[in-house]
Amino acid sequence: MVVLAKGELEQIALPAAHPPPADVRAIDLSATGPARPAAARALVAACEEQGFFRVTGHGVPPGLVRAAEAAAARFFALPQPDKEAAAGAPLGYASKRIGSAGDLGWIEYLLLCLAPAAAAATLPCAATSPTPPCPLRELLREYSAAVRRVACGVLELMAEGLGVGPADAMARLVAREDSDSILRVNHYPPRPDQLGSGGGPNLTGFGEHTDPQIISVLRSNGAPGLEISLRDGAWASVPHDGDGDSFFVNVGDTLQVLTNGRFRSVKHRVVVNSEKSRVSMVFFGGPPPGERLAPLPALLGDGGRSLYREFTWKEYKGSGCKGRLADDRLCRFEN
Ligand SMILES: O=C(O)CCC(=O)C(=O)O
Ligand SMILES: [Fe+2]
Repeated sequence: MVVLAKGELEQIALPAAHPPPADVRAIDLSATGPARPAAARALVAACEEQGFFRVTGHGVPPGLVRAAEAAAARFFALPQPDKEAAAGAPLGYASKRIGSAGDLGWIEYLLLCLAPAAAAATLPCAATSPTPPCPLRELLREYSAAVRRVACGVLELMAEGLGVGPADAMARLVAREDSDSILRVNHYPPRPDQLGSGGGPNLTGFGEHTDPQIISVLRSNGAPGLEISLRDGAWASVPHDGDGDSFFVNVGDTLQVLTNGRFRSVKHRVVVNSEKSRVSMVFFGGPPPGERLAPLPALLGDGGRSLYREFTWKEYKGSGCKGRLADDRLCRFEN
C-alpha cells in the first residue's frame, strides 16, 4: 500500500474539479474493404484533433486481458516487503515517486522492459502461484506481445491514412526485437481515508505529462481517473464505462517528430477521486535505442523544412529522464 509521509499529501492535493467527458473517437482496426480507408482517415483525424483515440476490433483475447489484470491486482495486494523485493530502479516495483526528479503521486507501479536483453525484474511468484515459473511475468509478457501487435496494426493503418510508404514505415520501429518497448502496470489505491468520503480535494495519481515513445496502448480496469488535455488546454475525463474491450491509444513525443508536428503528443494525467482502485496496463511502443529519429520525408511538406533536428532514441530518453514529468522535452530538439 502506498503510504504518504507528513507533508506529501499536501503536495499532491488538487482542487476538487470534475472535468467534462472527452469525446473519444473509436477506430476499428479490423476494418476491411472500403471501410479500411475510412478507418485510416478517422485515425489520422483523431491524432490531429486529440492525439488520443480508442481501438476496437484489435483481436486481443479478452481472457488474456482479464488474466493479466487479475494477476497484476494480486501482485499489488501482496505485503509491502514482497513488492519491495521486486524493486530495481528504474525497472521493477516502485511507489509514490515517478522518475528521478521528485514527482509524487498516489500510485505504485511495475515497470518491465520488453527487449530480450533487458535485465528481468524479480517478480514474486507468490502473486499468482507458489511455484516457478512465475505466472505474473509470463502473463505480462504474453499480454505485451499481443498489445505490441495492436500497436503495429495502429501504426500500419496510420501510415495508410497519412499516405506514407512503405506500409511498415513506422510499425517496424516497434515490431523490431530490439525496440525499446516497455510495459507499465499502474495501481492507484482508493482515496485515502484521511480525505474523508466524497467531496474534499482530489489527489494526483500520475502528474501531467506526455509519453515520450511513439504510441502508448492503454487498458484500465474501468475505475475512473484518466484525463487528457484538449487542444484549447482544458482537461477532459476519459469515459471509463462502456469502453468494453477497447484499448486507448496516445500519440507520443516520437510520433510528433516522425509526423513533423502534424500530430502532437497528448498531455494526460491521472486524478484519484474514487473509492475504487484503478489498475492500468500501458504498453509503450518505443524505437530501438540507436534508431535515428527525424520526420518521415513524405511528411516534410512543400518547404521540406524539418521542425526537429535528428537525434537517437537513446539521446532523447537520456535527456528526458532527468527532468520533471511536466517538462517539455521536445523543445531541446527543435530546429
Ligand atoms: O494510469 C493511467 O491511466 C495512465 C498512466 C500513464 O499515463 C502512464 O503510465 O504513462
Ligand atoms: Fe502516460
